Amino acid sequence: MTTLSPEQQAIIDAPLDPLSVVACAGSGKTLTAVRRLIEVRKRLGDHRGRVALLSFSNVAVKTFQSKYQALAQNLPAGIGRDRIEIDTLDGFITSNILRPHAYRTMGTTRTAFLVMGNEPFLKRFTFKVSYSLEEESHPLCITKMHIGLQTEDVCFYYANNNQKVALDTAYALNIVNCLGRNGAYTHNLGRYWCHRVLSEQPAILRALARRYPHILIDESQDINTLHQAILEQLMKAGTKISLIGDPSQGIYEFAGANCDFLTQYEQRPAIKNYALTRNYRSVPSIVELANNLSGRSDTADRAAPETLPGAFFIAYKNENAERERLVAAFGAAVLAAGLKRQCSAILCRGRGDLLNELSGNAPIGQGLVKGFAKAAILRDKLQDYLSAFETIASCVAGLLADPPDNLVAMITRPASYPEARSLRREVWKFTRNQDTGLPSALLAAKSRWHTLLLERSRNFLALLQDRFDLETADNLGRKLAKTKLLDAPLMVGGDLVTAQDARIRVDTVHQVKGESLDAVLYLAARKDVVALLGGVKTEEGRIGYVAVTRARNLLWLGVPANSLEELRPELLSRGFQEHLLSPSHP
Ligand SMILES: Nc1ncnc2c1ncn2[C@@H]1O[C@H](COP(=O)(O)OP(=O)(O)OP(=O)(O)O)[C@@H](O)[C@H]1O
Repeated sequence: MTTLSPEQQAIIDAPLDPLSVVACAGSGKTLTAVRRLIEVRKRLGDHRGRVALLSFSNVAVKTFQSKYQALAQNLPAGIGRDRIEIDTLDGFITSNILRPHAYRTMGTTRTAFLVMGNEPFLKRFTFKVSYSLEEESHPLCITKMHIGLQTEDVCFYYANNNQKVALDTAYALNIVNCLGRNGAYTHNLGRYWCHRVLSEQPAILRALARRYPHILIDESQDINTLHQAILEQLMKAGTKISLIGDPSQGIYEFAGANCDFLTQYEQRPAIKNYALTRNYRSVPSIVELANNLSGRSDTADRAAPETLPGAFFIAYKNENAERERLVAAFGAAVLAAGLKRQCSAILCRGRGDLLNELSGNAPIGQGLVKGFAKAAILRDKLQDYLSAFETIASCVAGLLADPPDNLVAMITRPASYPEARSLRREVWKFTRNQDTGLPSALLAAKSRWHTLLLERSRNFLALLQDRFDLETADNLGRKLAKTKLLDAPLMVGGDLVTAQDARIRVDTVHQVKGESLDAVLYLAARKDVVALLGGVKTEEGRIGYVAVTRARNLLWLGVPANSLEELRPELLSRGFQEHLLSPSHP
């Protein structure tokens, strides 16, 4: 069993007050938060209240749940084991506020339902962005509307390529309220409705605070302004909220999460302050580099291993052949250091061409075909049947002429719509069965996969019309065009790849947040390296910091060759070593 550090133990044993825990990368926030959850619930004894541990991604929630299950096995009976909840913050507000109570505030009689963007009725709910007096965007789907808080007032905006354009509040509210009267909300608007429910239905707020006397929030640097407003409402009503996070890893500023809540929380009078400063993940040279970048002085728990560990920069020319050589050299270095390729990753800054090229994932289709392709990959590569099913439900809605507005919710929410059971079963059959439903992701996408998709979608839509009176949309051929499909399969056969020559995973930095990786190659552009060296005060700098701190043993920073002379001195002074890519390397 893991021996807890005094810092970790102090957090677990802290009084039942709201806490602020500012923690460094790799400091064991997961273990500490789960142990604190168990301890708080234990100390509540017979109190009927529930304790919630909330985070931001489904991956984090799964990790917490499995850690909790492992620890809960040894717990004595009768300490409120069933009165804990582990969820995402959005999942928590959806099940406790939106679904049961939002319809009253929205002015509808139906249970609020989430729309994904493919629902045909959303054509009535578009908005336009005015870039200037003369220039206006084409109509955009309401799912693209963002919402935030500015000095206590809601504001609506559109964000694209780091550009944020404010919308007129009255104009946006009119569309949002109309959508609300249909019972519908988008992912972003869900938080707006929660906030309004808690303001306009104070009895619900009081009941919620009684039901959840304690809430712990992990990754608190990702709390956005509307999340914060909802949490402030709960706090005022009596819930004790503890925040755990690392401000240096705040990389969702573009989505309204600016870290202020976490960094300023410790100054509030009722808050008890704690810290985690021991990094259990990375070797000392990587912790030292992370300290240099963030201005922190955390301690490495690990000793340096015997095989060559550490942080290196390597120049590369941004051309196909040269990148391939770099990737091959990285793979060889991973093996030479006795590390696992399956536990390593090549990281890119964003979801651009570079990521597609390196991962072999050429753009896959467009519109609804892209959705079906994504579902095939979810099912066949990741074995994530539930997400594949939900994606298909949304695509199918887009293929119907005039489906009920809440069709996707009817299919995907069995508890709310028991009457839609047989429809749900048919969508499940289409999802599961590679021979009669969604074709296998191993088939050539543009030819065989697409032909079968067309044929089977037609059959499936005929069945929906026949049995459920759901009419097919007109221009099916156009909706299911093969644009942007390649003739390669959507995925490579998993069993063809052995552990030895397994491709190293290629991903974005955002995608690996929260993970520990044996080795990391961060393929940076010049601006990414400059931002990384500039420290964690900017979002771009924090993205670099997250990339660096994922690495357990080996970190390679790929630096564009034409910027090497300029960047070398600072890279060396920050703690990187130079590694030369041998010209003769395969
Ligand atoms: N007391 C401990 N002794 C030894 N190892 C520990 C201890 N606490 C945590 N660890 C290990 O440290 C590693 C990093 O922990 P974890 O993933 O929870 O970090 P984190 O704080 O969430 O980091 P990040 O914010 O960078 O994602 C894990 O492998 C975990 O098992």
